[in-house]
Amino acid sequence: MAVITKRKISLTNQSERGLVLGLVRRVFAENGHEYFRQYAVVVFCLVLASGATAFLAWVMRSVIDEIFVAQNRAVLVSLPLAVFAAFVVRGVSTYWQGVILSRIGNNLVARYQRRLFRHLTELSVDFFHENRSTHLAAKINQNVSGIRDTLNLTITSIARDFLSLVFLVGVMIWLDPLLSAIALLAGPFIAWTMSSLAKKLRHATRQSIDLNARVLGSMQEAAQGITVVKAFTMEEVLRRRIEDLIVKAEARSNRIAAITERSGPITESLAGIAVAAVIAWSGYRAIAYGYSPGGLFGFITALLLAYEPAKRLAKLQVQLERALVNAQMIYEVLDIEPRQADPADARELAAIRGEIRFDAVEFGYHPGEPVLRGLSFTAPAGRTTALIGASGGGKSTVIALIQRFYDVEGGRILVDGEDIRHVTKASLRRHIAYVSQQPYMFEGTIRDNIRFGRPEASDAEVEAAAKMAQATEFIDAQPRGFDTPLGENGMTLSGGQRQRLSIARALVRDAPILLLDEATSALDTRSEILVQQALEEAMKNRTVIVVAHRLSTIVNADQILVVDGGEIVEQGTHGELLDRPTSVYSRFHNLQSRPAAAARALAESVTR
Ligand SMILES: Nc1ncnc2c1ncn2[C@@H]1O[C@H](COP(=O)(O)OP(=O)(O)OP(=O)(O)O)[C@@H](O)[C@H]1O
Repeated sequence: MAVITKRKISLTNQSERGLVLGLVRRVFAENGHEYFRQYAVVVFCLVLASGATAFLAWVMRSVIDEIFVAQNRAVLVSLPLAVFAAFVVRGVSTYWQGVILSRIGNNLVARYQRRLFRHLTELSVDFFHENRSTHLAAKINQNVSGIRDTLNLTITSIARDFLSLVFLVGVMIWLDPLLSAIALLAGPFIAWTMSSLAKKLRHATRQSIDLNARVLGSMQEAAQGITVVKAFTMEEVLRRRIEDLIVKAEARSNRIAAITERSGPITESLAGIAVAAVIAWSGYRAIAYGYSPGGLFGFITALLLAYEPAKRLAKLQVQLERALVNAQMIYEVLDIEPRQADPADARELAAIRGEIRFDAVEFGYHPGEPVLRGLSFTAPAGRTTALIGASGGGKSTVIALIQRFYDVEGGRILVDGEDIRHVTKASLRRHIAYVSQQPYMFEGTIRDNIRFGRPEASDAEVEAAAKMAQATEFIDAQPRGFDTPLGENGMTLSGGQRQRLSIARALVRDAPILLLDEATSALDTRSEILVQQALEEAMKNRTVIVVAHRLSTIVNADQILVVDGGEIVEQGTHGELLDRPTSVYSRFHNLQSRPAAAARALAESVTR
């Protein structure tokens, strides 16, 4: 069955703690070594900055005792200079640490974008049928930034804040071990509270990313389908639907903010208790035993300087949670294994004549719902085989299976006698040109879009293909000819023009097999004739399998297969099938003199 097989993400089977550690380890393991030197410089800068911060706390004791108490003029220049130097060191090292970390972060985003795009293009088509592309893109965008935050937050906080904290606590202990013990009592309580907040955040974060992706995706879809939106006056319906998502997304974001910010009052209160206890105890000591105010001032400076990094470290666990959800969602995509992967011993399909044979092919998209039921036929090399029949009969599925978008469940498909599962997908598809029912135009110029058929094709070859596809006339009429950029999906062109560009794309590929899903939409007579001429040119000397709707294509085909319910119910040439007066095809042929659209409709009804 064409069901996406997802490699179980081992991380999700682990305990909470294992999950978090596993993800962080994986992100670092996959990216850390690339940036080892830069990280080393960052850590060096952070050590300098933290050292300078601790020095400021340490020097305060001398400032008070030497300048204000002892009134020592000798240090009046050296101590302020030392303070100034500490600030400069802190400023410069923080600058470089920030710049290098941003560079690493941006490079990491680019690496994940590249990796994800590569992975997505390797995934099978069913993944894209089951996941809305617009939502997927929005989700990936949010999550890639999340990975960057995971690394940056962890490095900055662990290195800078943790180091600062270690230095400052060192200074505090050196100045007054007993006061330090009182001040540090709040630590374990803060850590425990943050950990329980972080767990609450995980679910809300996942929902928020999903909702935001749906909001962005829906906006993109509305823009893509704007003509349908306007024609059916769907603006209000869509607005209401998006409004609903926006309200939910806003509520989720508010909940996340409430949980994240809850860390503030909790740490503030606990830190407040610690500072109050320190003041009470040291005040009592100063009054009762006459302790020096310099020592206390230095201690309080260190304590207050330690407060900010301690607060950030405490909040880190909560913030990291969001970034970890991002990372997890990215890996959920990266861990999906491409279906129809080439077997290790897959061969390259060399030059072929182009004979295609279906041998008792069985296939279904979903379990228990067969679409093709033992389908067998041979499409001779260099000839045209037309597939006709009722809608939903399985014609497009035949075209998809030849390109190995899905694997057959029973039987086999042979190209020149070679089972297509035994050759690489890339080499198989190199021999195939495909014209889809709805021609897709990519971002770029007309020339770029034709050249997608064969990226190495010269300008002359692109122009020759356009000429054969009867497209030159309208291309020349465009403001910049072949170099005219196309709007969203080529919507600045007519349906017939897009079809001819898509035929030109197939022609420039110059492949021995042409798969053609003829458009069902009616074109005006001139366009119909032009597209027909383009197709005739494209079909010359190739093995063509065409899902045929145009009478002329069907009549001129070397072989006609009438497909219904996943089986071939009639097979033969136009003449042979007409000789059978009771055949479905004979009834269909009687409609030849009628307009093509009517014939198509009837062709479908008679095969039901
Ligand atoms: N990606 C898909 N996932 C699930 N089911 C699908 C998918 N594509 C097609 N089907 C189902 O498979 C059956 C055959 O579809 P197919 O597109 O091959 O028919 P068709 O003969 O080409 O029809 P039409 O002439 O209307 O294009 C239909 O019942 C359709 O609903």
